Amino acid sequence: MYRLKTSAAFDSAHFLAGYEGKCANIHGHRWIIEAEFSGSELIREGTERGMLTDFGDIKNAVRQLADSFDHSLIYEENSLKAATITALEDEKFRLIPVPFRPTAENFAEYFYRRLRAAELPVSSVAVYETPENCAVYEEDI
Ligand SMILES: Nc1nc2c(c(=O)[nH]1)N=C([C@H](O)[C@H](O)COP(=O)(O)OP(=O)(O)OP(=O)(O)O)CN2
Ligand SMILES: [Zn+2]
Repeated sequence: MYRLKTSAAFDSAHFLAGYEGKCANIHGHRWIIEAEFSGSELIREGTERGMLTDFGDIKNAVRQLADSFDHSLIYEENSLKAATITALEDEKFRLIPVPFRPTAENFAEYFYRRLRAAELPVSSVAVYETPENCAVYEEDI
C-alpha cells in the first residue's frame, strides 16, 4: 500500500450556533486540511510512471478547497438572521454558508467527499482547528 499526504491551510472565522460556551461567538482559526491518498498499484506507464498519483494534482485539489474558504466568515445555513446577512454583505464581507454545522468533523467529511468527487484516491482527511486538535474522516470499509 502506498500513501501520499498533502496539506493546505486557510484562515477564516466561524461560530457554532447553539453551542454552550465561547465557540458560539464568532472566532477565527487557521484551519489545516491534511488529506491522505492511498492505493496499492502505481501507474506503470507514461509521465506519471512510478506514482500513485501526481503530487501536483493532489496538492492543487487540496489548495483549491482551502482557498475556497480563505478569509471568510463561514456560517451554517439558517443560523443568521436575513438582516444580519444583508448587513454583512453590504460591508462586502466574504460570507460562506454551509449546509452543516462548521465543526472540524463535518469539514473533514465535506473535504473528503469533494476530493472523492474529483476522482482522487483519497483515503482520509484530517481537519485541524488548532495545532493540537483535529478531526479525521475516513469511510468505513
Ligand atoms: N469535536 C469538536 N469539538 C469542538 C469543535 C469541533 O469542531 N469539534 N469546535 C469547537 C470550536 O470551534 C472552538 O473554536 C474550539 O475550541 P477550543 O478547543 O476550546 O479551542 P482553543 O484551542 O482556542 O481553546 P483554548 O483552551 O482556549 O486554547 C469546540 N469544540
Ligand atoms: Zn472554532
